[in-house]
Amino acid sequence: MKTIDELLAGGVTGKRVFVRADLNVPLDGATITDDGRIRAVLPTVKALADAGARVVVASHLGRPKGAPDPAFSLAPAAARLGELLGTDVAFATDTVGESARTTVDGLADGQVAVIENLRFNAGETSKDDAERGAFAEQLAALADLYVGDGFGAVHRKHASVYDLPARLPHAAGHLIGTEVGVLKKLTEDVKRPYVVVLGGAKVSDKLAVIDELLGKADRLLIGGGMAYTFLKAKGYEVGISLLQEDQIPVVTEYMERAEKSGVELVLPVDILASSEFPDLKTKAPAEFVTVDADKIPSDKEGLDIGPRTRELYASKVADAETVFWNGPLGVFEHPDYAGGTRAIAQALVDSEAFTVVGGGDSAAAVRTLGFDENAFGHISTGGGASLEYLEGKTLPGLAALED
Ligand SMILES: Nc1ncnc2c1ncn2[C@@H]1O[C@H](COP(=O)(O)OP(=O)(O)OP(=O)(O)O)[C@@H](O)[C@H]1O
Ligand SMILES: O=C(O)[C@H](O)COP(=O)(O)O
Repeated sequence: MKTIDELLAGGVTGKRVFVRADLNVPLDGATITDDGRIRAVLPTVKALADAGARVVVASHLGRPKGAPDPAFSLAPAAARLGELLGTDVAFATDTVGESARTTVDGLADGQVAVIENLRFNAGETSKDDAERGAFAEQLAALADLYVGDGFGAVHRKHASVYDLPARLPHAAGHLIGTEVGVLKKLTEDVKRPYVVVLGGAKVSDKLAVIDELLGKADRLLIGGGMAYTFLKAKGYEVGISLLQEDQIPVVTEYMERAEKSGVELVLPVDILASSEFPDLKTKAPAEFVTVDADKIPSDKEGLDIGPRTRELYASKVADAETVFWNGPLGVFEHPDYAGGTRAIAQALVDSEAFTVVGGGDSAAAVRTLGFDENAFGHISTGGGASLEYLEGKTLPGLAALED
């Protein structure tokens, strides 16, 4: 894989360089609640701009449906990038249209532009190779060189991640270099006990990862939205909790396999459950009950792990040598449901293990709950991406950067 340093050594002055970043940051309206993913791409953007490149930064944000949707505009991220760089950053209000073309044409050497959310175009995420390819052609017209640095999205076979680098001379950015360097350690010579903590809301994406992790980790602690499919598979009532009903047989098989192979698969023993999802805007106090994990009322949903589970999980982390954690353990954006996530973060900080936190929201949770980033071994910008890397899968966005 060619590195950005090699690309820079070849000279980039006056060249239009397309940087595929992951600026998929958490937003409250138009306010960025955690800018970690923007800060993570700064070394690459700065290096290119300082070398006189005309830098075109592109990313997805959220999951819009292949058409413009103001709620998912990258404008706030572009503004924040400008603040962090300490320079004006131009913003194109479309991705491959008139605004993008004139914005990129207007760049002087060393200037930076951000184009609008790539997922406003159906071609970005299309499963159809021709449709993705056609969109990649349009993106390729905006640049001379490509730098892949959106580590959080390298597991997606999307036009800007996979098809575009095939059309332009390409290299891996600094962030991808750092992320792969650290995660490699977890796949090669991992120190044991190796504990993996899994939570979050992208349940269908992440359940599949457990298949591989059962052969790699010594302990798997399950929380967040992930937990309820397991609890249901055990025959418990989960009320209106997040549930992946079609995955119950799969999860049952995981539990059987874990038992046979001596992997500890640990599930919550108590839950905070409520009849309504909390208001994340006003953060008005929530009404919830704390119940045993097998006694979730049928009209309530689980929104955090309970106090006994927090203690149990902390004890399972205490003697670990390596911990990988992806996915908040509850709806941490609301203070009443942040306790489980805070407890796990604290357990990682207290342990002597090499700790890796992965995922946009997980990393955001750690920072917004007031933890010092330096108290963790590594905070990865990739959630699904880092999990799939640990699975040993070939990731489209990394494969595409190979020479
Ligand atoms: N019990 C729950 N019910 C519903 N949502 C939950 C629950 N527990 C956690 N969540 C939500 O999960 C979301 C984060 O999940 P997600 O899987 O996206 O994690 P992530 O760290 O961002 O990883 P990635 O980078 O792959 O997106 C948070 O917004 C949180 O509120
Ligand atoms: O948040 C993430 O994990 C990345 O930005 C990828 O987003 P996606 O899961 O919507 O593809």
